Amino acid sequence: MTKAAVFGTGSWGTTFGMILTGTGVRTTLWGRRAEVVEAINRRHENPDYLPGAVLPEALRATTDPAEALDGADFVVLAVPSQTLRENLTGWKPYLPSDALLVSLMKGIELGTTKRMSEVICEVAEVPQERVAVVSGPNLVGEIVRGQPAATVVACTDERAMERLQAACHLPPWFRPYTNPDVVGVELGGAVKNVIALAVGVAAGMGLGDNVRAMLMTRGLAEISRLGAALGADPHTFAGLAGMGDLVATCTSPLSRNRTFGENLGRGMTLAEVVAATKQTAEGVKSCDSVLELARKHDVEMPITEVVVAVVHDAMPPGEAAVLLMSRTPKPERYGL
Ligand SMILES: NC(=O)c1ccc[n+]([C@@H]2O[C@H](COP(=O)([O-])OP(=O)(O)OC[C@H]3O[C@@H](n4cnc5c(N)ncnc54)[C@H](O)[C@@H]3O)[C@@H](O)[C@H]2O)c1
Ligand SMILES: O=P(O)(O)OC[C@H](O)CO
Repeated sequence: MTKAAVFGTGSWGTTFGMILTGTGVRTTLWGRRAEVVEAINRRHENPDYLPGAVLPEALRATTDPAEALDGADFVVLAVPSQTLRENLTGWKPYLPSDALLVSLMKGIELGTTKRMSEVICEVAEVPQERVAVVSGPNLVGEIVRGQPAATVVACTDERAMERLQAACHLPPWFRPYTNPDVVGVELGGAVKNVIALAVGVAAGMGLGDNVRAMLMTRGLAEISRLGAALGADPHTFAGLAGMGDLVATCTSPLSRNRTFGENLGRGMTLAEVVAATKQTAEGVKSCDSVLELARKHDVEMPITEVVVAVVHDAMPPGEAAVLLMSRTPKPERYGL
């Protein structure tokens, strides 16, 4: 029987564990809080992250990483991007030597500007083909209510990619596609969070659909430019992990990143918004590392720049809007 260990009993880790359990994969969640682990094992619920959801009885949880990892074929990582390096360093001694390491995370590491699959390769000391990424329009608030969703599984090892695709294909609920472009799939997921912050700020300011369309379209241009500089396949950004996730995150009130931006746009301070945000909004930290990555590769990302200024340097949203609209006019062509 195929076995999986899922690290993180937050909203996506738990929900992805439900999907794996549904396809017959024997799945153990690792959680750092004993009370969450107990709620999953005894009452089959995770009220802090998935209130009202009934978890399958076969989905087990533990606080012991060695127990979760024992015999695992898939090691699925769903912790905040900025804590992954420290977490994985602690779990490394127990990692099965032939397991596929799977990232569900959508962030870029601060300081190193590394994608999560790069951090995994470095910390676990495994080659790229042992690491897969799952990313797409996957708002947990919908999936956990049983609504259908599609995603993208990316890995440079075709057989491993297809094994993971089969392990999380659960019709009619969850439909994974494959794409060998790990860089593009990962960038699409991380950078759309930054664009969702911008769209949220605009919504909080009371701006309308033209502005939302402008930010999403020019945001996709920023994602594509950065992707091209990093060697991604440009077609990836027209797919689920690119435009698909951008649409879902920028338009849904369920998005934590969009909501975070909306609260800033309404005039709340950063400290107030952080205090009101109970779950991980990856773009808040990753906007800095995305901008640093762009500068390293000489890629222009004006929306990302103003997101960093509004989120971290207290630039008034109105000033950010004027800055963006006053840029030198230019042609709109692919890659510009
Ligand atoms: N929720 C979604 O809709 C969704 C969908 C797709 C991808 N993702 C991505 O999945 C990743 C996880 O997000 P989530 O929504 O599950 O977040 P979450 O906030 O719901 O859960 C985060 C989990 O990480 C744990 N955690 C927090 N700090 C930790 C630390 N220092 N060490 C170890 N564990 C720690 C928390 O206890 C919790 O179990 C993010 O990168 C996110 O962008 C989320
Ligand atoms: O709630 P968000 O903003 O973290 O978005 C969740 C997922 O990434 C959407 O695909």
